[in-house]
Amino acid sequence: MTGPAAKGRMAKGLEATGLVIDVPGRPDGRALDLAIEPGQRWGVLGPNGAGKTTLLHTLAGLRPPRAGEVRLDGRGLSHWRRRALARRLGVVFQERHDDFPATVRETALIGRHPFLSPWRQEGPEDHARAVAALERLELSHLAERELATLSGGERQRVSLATVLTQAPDVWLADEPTNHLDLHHQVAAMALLAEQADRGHGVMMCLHDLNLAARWCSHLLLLYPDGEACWGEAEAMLTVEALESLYHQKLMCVEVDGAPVFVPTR
Ligand SMILES: Nc1ncnc2c1ncn2[C@@H]1O[C@H](COP(=O)(O)OP(=O)(O)OP(=O)(O)O)[C@@H](O)[C@H]1O
Repeated sequence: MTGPAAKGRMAKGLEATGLVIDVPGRPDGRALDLAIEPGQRWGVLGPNGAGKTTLLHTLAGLRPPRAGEVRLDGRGLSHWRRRALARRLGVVFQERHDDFPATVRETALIGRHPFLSPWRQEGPEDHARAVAALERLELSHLAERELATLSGGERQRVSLATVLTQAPDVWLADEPTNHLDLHHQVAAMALLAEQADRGHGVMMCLHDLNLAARWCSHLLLLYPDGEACWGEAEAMLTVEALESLYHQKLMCVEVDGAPVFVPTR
């Protein structure tokens, strides 16, 4: 059930080799050997506290691993300059309440900061990218609103719009559908799928098995004790594996060619 990173050819995308994430007080468990290749849509599934956010932050170079290495295009993250990395990796954070006072438009423009030199202001192209991203996330009408006045779902869409404005090669999205209504959940997943179709790598932490089943090409199952398994989504989506992951009985039916998992009592 494993899908080790492809070896023996030019590395592309984001690759974890022998990676053990540093969850305080937890045994190492199983080291991760996987690659988020261009065009792939990875989902990370696991119960609360399993380490999904820790993994995403480790893959983004925001926290050090306990062991192993993360490489982008074959080069270890520690050998990248922070700014160069920020141009290539985009992180949709789970929830942030540490915002500076800023409008929605100004926040989206933050996505361009890794591309600007300290003495250069955003130019017409940066503004055009932000405008297009806000439009894509159906936020144009809120462009001049203060971020602090937005609803949870609106803020989540601003986070996605900011990374879309950045246009990174690899998207690391922590619960990208958090707070979103059904229409916007589907729109967010369609956006991430579109990014993958354009040759970007995508990894997203999800709590919704059915979104994972419908939209992910690959899945990583993270267990609270540090154990893990990963591979193509179809192979990972078995009732047995998911029941043992969540300690929850499940029923599976097929709708429109995709499995749908329903919790039972
Ligand atoms: N600074 C810290 N000190 C102690 N424990 C920590 C620290 N940071 C994270 N943890 C613990 O590490 C574990 C993994 O946290 P993480 O946020 O990665 O889980 P998660 O799988 O994303 O959970 P959720 O589904 O609830 O978002 C949790 O048990 C958390 O309490």
